[in-house]
Amino acid sequence: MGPLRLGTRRSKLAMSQSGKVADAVSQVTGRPVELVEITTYGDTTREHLAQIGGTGVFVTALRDALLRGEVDFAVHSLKDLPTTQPDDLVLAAVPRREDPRDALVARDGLRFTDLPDGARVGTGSPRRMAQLNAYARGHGMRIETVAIRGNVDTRIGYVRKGELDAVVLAAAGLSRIGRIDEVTDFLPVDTVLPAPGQGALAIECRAGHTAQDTALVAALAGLDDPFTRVAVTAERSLLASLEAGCSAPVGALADLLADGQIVKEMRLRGVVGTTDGSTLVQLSTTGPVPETHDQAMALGRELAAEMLAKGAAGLMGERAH
Ligand SMILES: NCc1[nH]cc(CCC(=O)O)c1CC(=O)O
Repeated sequence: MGPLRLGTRRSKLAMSQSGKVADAVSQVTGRPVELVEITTYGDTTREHLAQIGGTGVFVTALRDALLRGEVDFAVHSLKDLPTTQPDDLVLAAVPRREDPRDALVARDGLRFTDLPDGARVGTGSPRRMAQLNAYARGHGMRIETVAIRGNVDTRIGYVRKGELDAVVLAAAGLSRIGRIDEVTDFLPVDTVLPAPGQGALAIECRAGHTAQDTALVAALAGLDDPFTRVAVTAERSLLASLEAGCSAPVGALADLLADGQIVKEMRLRGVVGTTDGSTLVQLSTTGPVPETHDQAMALGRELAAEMLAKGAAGLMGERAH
C-alpha cells in the first residue's frame, strides 16, 4: 500500500495543522502520509466572508477531492465546517481541542480593557464585532470595530504597520503557526464566546464504500477525543438550530463543570447579537454530560429554542443557505 493522501488547504495555518495530523495518522495507521494541497474558494476570493456567506467556502473543494478519490482524508478547522454533513462523508475523528478562546494582538502590549478611547480593532467576524462592541457599550469604552480579512500574517500586519490598534484572532490558530507569543490579551469567554468548534480540527473521510475506506475510518477513530466530540456536537447543533451560517454572529462553547477531579455536568453557553453590540441574547444551560451524539444534539437544540424565544432570529442578518 502506498502513502495515505491528506487533502489540505495551503495556507500556513492549514499546512501546519495538517502536518501535525499527518504525523498522528502515520502513528495510528503505520503508513506514510502525503500532503495534497488544494485551493478553496475562500483562499482565492477577495470578498469579505460575511458577504459571500462563509458557509463551506474553505471546505467544498476539499470535499470534492475526497469524493473524487484524489485524497483519502481531509483536515479542516472544525469551525469552518458547515453543520450539514454529506451522507457519503464522515467525520472520522475530532482530536482533542486546543484553547478555544479568541485573542487580542494589540500595539504596545495593550490588553483589551486598556485600549484607548476610539481604538480601532480589526476583525472580519460579526460574532467578534457583536461581543466586543457589546462589552465596550456596557463598560463605557469607545472602540471602532473595523472589517478586515486575510490570513493570520496579513491580519497581524495591520497592527505592526500601525493601521489598527489591535486585531482579534483565534488563539489556536496563532499557536499552530508559532505566533502565540504575540498575543497581548486572551479574551475571557465571558466577554467573547468563541465560534462553535473553534480550536478543534476535523478529520473527514469517505463513508466506507470500500474496505480500504472502512479500515481508514476505523483507524482514525483512535485520534478522536470523545469529550471534544460531544462538546463541538452540542455547539454545532446550537448553530444549526439557529439556522445560522458560520459567518453569522453566533458564539457557543460547551465545557465541563467539575468538582475536584469528578466531572459533574456539561454547560453549554450561546450568544447571538447585532454587530454594533446594541443587543445580545446570551444564554446558558447545564445538564448531565451527554453520552450519545443524539443527547449532545438535543442539548444544542434546547438552548437554541430558548434563544429563539428571546428573539435570537431577529438578530442574525445572515440566514442559512
Ligand atoms: N475563519 C478562519 C479560521 N478558521 C480556523 C482558524 C484557526 C482557529 C481554529 O481552528 O479555530 C481561523 C483563524 C481565526 O479565526 O483567527
